[in-house]
Amino acid sequence: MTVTPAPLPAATAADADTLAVTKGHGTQNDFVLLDDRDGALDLAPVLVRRLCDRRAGVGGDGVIRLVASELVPDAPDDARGTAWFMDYRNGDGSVAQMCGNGVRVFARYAQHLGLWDPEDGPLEVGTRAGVRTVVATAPEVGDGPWFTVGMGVVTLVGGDDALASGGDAEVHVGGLAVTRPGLSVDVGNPHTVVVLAQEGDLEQADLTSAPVVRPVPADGTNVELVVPLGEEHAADGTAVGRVRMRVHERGVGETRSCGTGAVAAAAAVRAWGGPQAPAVWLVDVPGGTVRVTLHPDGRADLAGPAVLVAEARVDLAALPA
Ligand SMILES: N[C@@H](CCC[C@H](N)C(=O)O)C(=O)O
Repeated sequence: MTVTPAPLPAATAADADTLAVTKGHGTQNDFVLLDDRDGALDLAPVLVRRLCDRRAGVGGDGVIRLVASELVPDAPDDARGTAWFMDYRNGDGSVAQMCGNGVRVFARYAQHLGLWDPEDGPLEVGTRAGVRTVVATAPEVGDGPWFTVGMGVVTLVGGDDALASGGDAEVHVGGLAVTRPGLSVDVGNPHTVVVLAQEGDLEQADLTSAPVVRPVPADGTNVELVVPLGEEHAADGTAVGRVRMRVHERGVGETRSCGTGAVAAAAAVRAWGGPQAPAVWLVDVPGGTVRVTLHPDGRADLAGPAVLVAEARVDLAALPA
């Protein structure tokens, strides 16, 4: 898609009858993007659900509203210092703290709107999980352009005890005979990572309904099913681990990718693997591949593509009831 400023100024993004939207995705985790830089839009859960409806709406895993950070009452203090805020909503209308694929697509959208030029330096994005920093980066696999996001600190919620006992949760996944241990990982939003023994288990898992996690997480969780595929070596000799992943997202269902989930998966597999495990991981998801780098201080970077595919005006009266 060509980079031209959107034809509609923010003040006219929504009028009484229509709403200007842009559709984008990161490794096929897809979003409806709204330019609401002046905070004029009432983004009620019902509007999110209608926009995300794949039959009668625009279709998407979630909605991303670009808004001035100073206009977001529940923005964390550090995020208030940024110009632009990613207000992320899951397809069921619920609010989520963070979206790793979404923040790359947000950056691509800000670039498209003329609000950010990668040549001028990183984009600081306000999110409910704090500030995330995005830079344009060289495409590695599949469709470009690529962006790298500083995802902040990743935390194994149960610490070393959880690791020593193989996990801090029990997870029952439809289609698989036995309950598996899961590891709770905080990437600004909640994740439970489950390692499966073989790729066949990944195919067999039924994610048409949410895996059952015990103890039940108070705020719900995203569940990642992963199969480690071994290690490769980059041209410079760096060890690169590889995993395959499927994900069931809180507030959505199975999606074709989850950026925060990929970070959680890499952090969990590395922790299970011990000190010799690689710091860099390629995570293969149904929608493509992303790269995760785990830093010694606990921070992680996520790199992957972000693509804008369409702009449209939605007739609000025609959306499903
Ligand atoms: N797909 C996103 C995560 C979106 C939010 C998630 N469903 C939640 O409720 O925490 C990603 O790429 O990280």
